[in-house]
Amino acid sequence: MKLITSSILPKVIRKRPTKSFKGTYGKVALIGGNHNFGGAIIMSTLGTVYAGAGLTTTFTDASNQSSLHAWVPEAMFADYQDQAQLTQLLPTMDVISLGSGLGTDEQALNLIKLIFNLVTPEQVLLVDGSALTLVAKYQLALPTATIIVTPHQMEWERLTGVQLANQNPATNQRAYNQLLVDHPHLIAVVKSAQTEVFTPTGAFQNTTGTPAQATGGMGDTLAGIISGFVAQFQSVDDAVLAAVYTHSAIAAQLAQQQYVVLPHQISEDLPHFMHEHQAD
Ligand SMILES: NC(=O)C1=CN([C@@H]2O[C@H](COP(=O)(O)OP(=O)(O)OC[C@H]3O[C@@H](n4cnc5c(N)ncnc54)[C@H](OP(=O)(O)O)[C@@H]3O)[C@@H](O)[C@H]2O)[C@@H](O)CC1
Ligand SMILES: Nc1ncnc2c1ncn2[C@@H]1O[C@H](COP(=O)(O)OP(=O)(O)O)[C@@H](O)[C@H]1O
Ligand SMILES: [Mg+2]
Repeated sequence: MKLITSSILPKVIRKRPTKSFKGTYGKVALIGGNHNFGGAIIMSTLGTVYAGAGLTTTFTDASNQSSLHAWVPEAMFADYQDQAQLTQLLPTMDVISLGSGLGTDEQALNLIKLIFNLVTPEQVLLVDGSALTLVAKYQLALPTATIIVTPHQMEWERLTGVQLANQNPATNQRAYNQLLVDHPHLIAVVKSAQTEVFTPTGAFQNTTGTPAQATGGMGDTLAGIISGFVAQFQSVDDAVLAAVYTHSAIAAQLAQQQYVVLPHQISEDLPHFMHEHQAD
């Protein structure tokens, strides 16, 4: 397994060309946040916007609109129950992130099915949180697209059947290979204290991070950062690796002076961290 180190950053985070505009940096849809888990999709949105995505639209429960805009007015809001709007807007997106804080009720299941039908092969679909739990429970077929799954260890167990106690680089690689049979363009970010990333071209282990990260919303934030990186940067595989590294590296820096690192603090530090690590 190769290690994910700071050497991934200059490969991915490049100086912005002078002649560019918001459209240059990608359009992202984030879909999730039910009435109870609005915080999850707000944290994802912070990750995407602060990572530098050009245009971000958050599809969530209507009750989350004012909190979303209090945290991040840069994002657009859409009601995830408005099927006509979803059907109209989704084809315009480069990256779609689905599931952070979505919940697992029937409404969530129907939304996932609708979105899987709308996604096109040119798009990148990130599947996180509740959407992973529902995909596993109902054995939903993932659409043809570039797929990124971001399970924590229990979600990985649900998805692959590999029990948590038996998860290690070798068993995870075998389970990933099985997923690849049906989805040749799938990347798996298997999150833990030492997150592993499986891509069609290699397996990687993160080298940074801290237990100060072990708090709700940390994965929702990662889903947002990955979406923001993939929307802007060339290679999807490298963008995912750089996002995983960046998320933990910022946390480790903050943890030098903090007992716990709050997810939104990582997002707020992204513009500064990316400025420090951008390459020509
Ligand atoms: N502020 C918000 O809005 C927030 C909203 N959120 C949203 O909530 C939704 C549900 O996501 P979820 O992760 O909280 O619940 P679920 O998928 O049932 O997994 C938990 C079960 O798995 C077990 N477990 C064992 N190992 C584990 C591991 N390494 N990592 C994690 N869990 C592990 C664990 O064991 P236990 O802790 O009980 O010992 C428990 O039995 C999802 O959409 C998410 O986005 C959250 O992000 C929080 C902030
Ligand atoms: N002890 C730890 N060391 C490093 N990273 C951790 C640790 N515990 C959790 N994390 C990170 O926090 C995130 C947790 O993801 P997840 O459980 O999906 O969070 P949530 O759904 O609450 O947002 C992952 O990125 C994981 O790698
Ligand atoms: Mg999660």
